[in-house]
Amino acid sequence: MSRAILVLNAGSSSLKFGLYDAETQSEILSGQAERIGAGPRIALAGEVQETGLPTEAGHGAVLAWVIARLLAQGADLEIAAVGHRIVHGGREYGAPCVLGPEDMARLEALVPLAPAHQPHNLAGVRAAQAALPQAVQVGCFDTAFHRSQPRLAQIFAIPRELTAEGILRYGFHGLSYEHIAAQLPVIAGKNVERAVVLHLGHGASACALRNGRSHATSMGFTALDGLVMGKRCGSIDPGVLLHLMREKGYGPGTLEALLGGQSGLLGVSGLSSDMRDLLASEAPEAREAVDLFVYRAVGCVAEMAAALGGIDALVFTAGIGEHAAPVRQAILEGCSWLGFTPDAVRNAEHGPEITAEGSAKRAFVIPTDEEGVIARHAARLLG
Ligand SMILES: Nc1ncnc2c1ncn2[C@@H]1O[C@H](COP(=O)(O)OP(=O)(O)O)[C@@H](O)[C@H]1O
Ligand SMILES: CC(=O)OP(=O)(O)O
Ligand SMILES: [Mg+2]
Repeated sequence: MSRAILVLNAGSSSLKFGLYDAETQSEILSGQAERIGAGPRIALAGEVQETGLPTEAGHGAVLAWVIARLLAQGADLEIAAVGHRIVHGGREYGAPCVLGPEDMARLEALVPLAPAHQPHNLAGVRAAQAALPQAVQVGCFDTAFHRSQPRLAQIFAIPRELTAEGILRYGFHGLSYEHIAAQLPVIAGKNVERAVVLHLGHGASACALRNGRSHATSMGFTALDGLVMGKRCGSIDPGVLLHLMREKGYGPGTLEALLGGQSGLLGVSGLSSDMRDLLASEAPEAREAVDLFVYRAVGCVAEMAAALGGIDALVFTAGIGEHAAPVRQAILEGCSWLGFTPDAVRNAEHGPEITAEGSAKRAFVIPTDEEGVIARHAARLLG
């Protein structure tokens, strides 16, 4: 019986999963569930499945369906390890590790810092433990990749005692950035020292990479900070929160629902959190939401380039970054002053290189692969 690794990557509205060969880490099967909580759609090897799940099926029901299906599919495999994406690793988890019972309690304590992700990540660990009690459970943390940043990039301008308590800029999407850092030299050549990566998915962030290591990032203490996202506001004046608390009596729950679930592309457009819907819409509100998304992304590229003291390459990845050519075109046009000249044809074909011949700076589309990164870490820890 050959050994395999099962990988679970639970996002805010999606669950990506796969089975990998434990020896070679080559992919055996992969799939994803989208629109969880709003009529989940599960695809396996690119084919949409007849699941029988009700429209209101949440992460738990989708997870149970996926695990049962993968176990059936991998009946002739020995699943030796399950690799999990864990969004928040706090200060303690600076590298992937085998998860024991005491880790679960520590990671549970971080739920308030990643309420849209961490509960689903930990539910995945528990479900996998129950279904595969003999398998090693490996946690891979979104935050770990950013621990290489200089201290100034990690602290807020708040009293030192609070910083010492761990109120820091942790950063997220680290598994995605780890993959891009490994791929970039292969695609762009070895002379790219300073790169800015835009991970534009349902959640969105930017990362400044210096020689493949994280130097700065746009997300902070939580995944609410930084860019405009599907349903999240990104950076906002904290005075707005104080105003809403004082003048409208908003409490933490109401604020969390507003800033994390009703804002971003959804809030500005009043139509949808999905970039596909907004690009297809004629409504001026949809246009404005896309324009704001682009405006803030351009500003963030400049901020990341400043942290690096210059920029050699710009990379687009994740759902929007990989597929939305008009969004990339607008961001590159906004970055023309930094030396980027987009090539509309290359961009429409999704690259990999999307800048014109002779452009002073080069831009690329590189598909992310968080699941592949998790599979490799799990295989290494399995030994
Ligand atoms: N063809 C496309 N054009 C524009 N946007 C797209 C396209 N395909 C996917 N997206 C966007 O990508 C988002 C999902 O990105 P993804 O990286 O898979 O997110 P997550 O992992 O956070 O769930 C969707 O919300 C949608 O807005
Ligand atoms: C951290 C985060 O925002 O993740 P996702 O993009 O998967 O929602
Ligand atoms: Mg994601």
